[in-house]
Amino acid sequence: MDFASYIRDIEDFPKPGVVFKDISPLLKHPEALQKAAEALLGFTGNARVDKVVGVDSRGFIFAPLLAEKLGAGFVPVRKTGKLPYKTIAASYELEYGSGSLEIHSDAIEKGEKVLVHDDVLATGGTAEAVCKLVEQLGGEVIQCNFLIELTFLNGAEKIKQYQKKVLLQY
Ligand SMILES: O=P(O)(O)OC[C@H]1O[C@H](OP(=O)(O)OP(=O)(O)O)[C@H](O)[C@@H]1O
Ligand SMILES: Nc1ncnc2[nH]cnc12
Repeated sequence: MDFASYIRDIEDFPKPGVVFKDISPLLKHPEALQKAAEALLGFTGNARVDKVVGVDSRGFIFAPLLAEKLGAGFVPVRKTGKLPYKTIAASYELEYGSGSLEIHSDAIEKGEKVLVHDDVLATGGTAEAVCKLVEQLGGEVIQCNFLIELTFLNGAEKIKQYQKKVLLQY
C-alpha cells in the first residue's frame, strides 16, 4: 500500500516554517488504517513484548491496537499534569517547542520488555525522553516504532541505542 498518499502536508502548522505531517487521511481510510496497523505489528515479529508505551496524544492511536495484538499491556505517557497517580517526569525539546512528559511510577515492572510507539519521529526529543522514563522504571526498550520519520531532523541520532522501525521516511 502507498501509505505516503494518505499523509497530508500542512505548511506553517503549528508555527511558521514547520511542515506538519497530518495522518488524518490515513486514519479515516479503513484499509489504510488496517494495513498501517498490520505493518507496525510486523516490526516486532515474534519478539516478547510486555508493555506497549504510547505517547500523548497521537501515539495513543496505534499503541493500544498493537498492545492488544501482541498480548501486551498498554501504558500511556502523558503530558504533565494529566496522570492521577504517582509519576516520574522528563523534559524534552521537539521540532516546534518544548514540553514535559510523565509516566505512572508503577506502569512498568523491572525487566519488562517495552515497545515504544509514536506517530512521528522528528528531532527525537520526545522519543528519547520516553525511553529514559521507561528505563528509569527498570523496563527494557526493545524497539521504538513510528509511522513517520523526518530524517532531516536527525531524530535517529538521539535514539541510536535503541532499535528503530518506521513505515515512511521523508
Ligand atoms: O521528535 P520530536 O521533535 O520530539 O517530535 C515528535 C513528537 O511531536 C508530536 O507530538 P506533539 O508534541 O505535537 O503532540 P500531539 O501528539 O499531542 O500532537 C509527535 O506526535 C511526537 O510525539
Ligand atoms: N513536522 C511534524 N509533523 C507532525 N508531527 C510532528 N512532530 C514533530 N514534528 C512534526
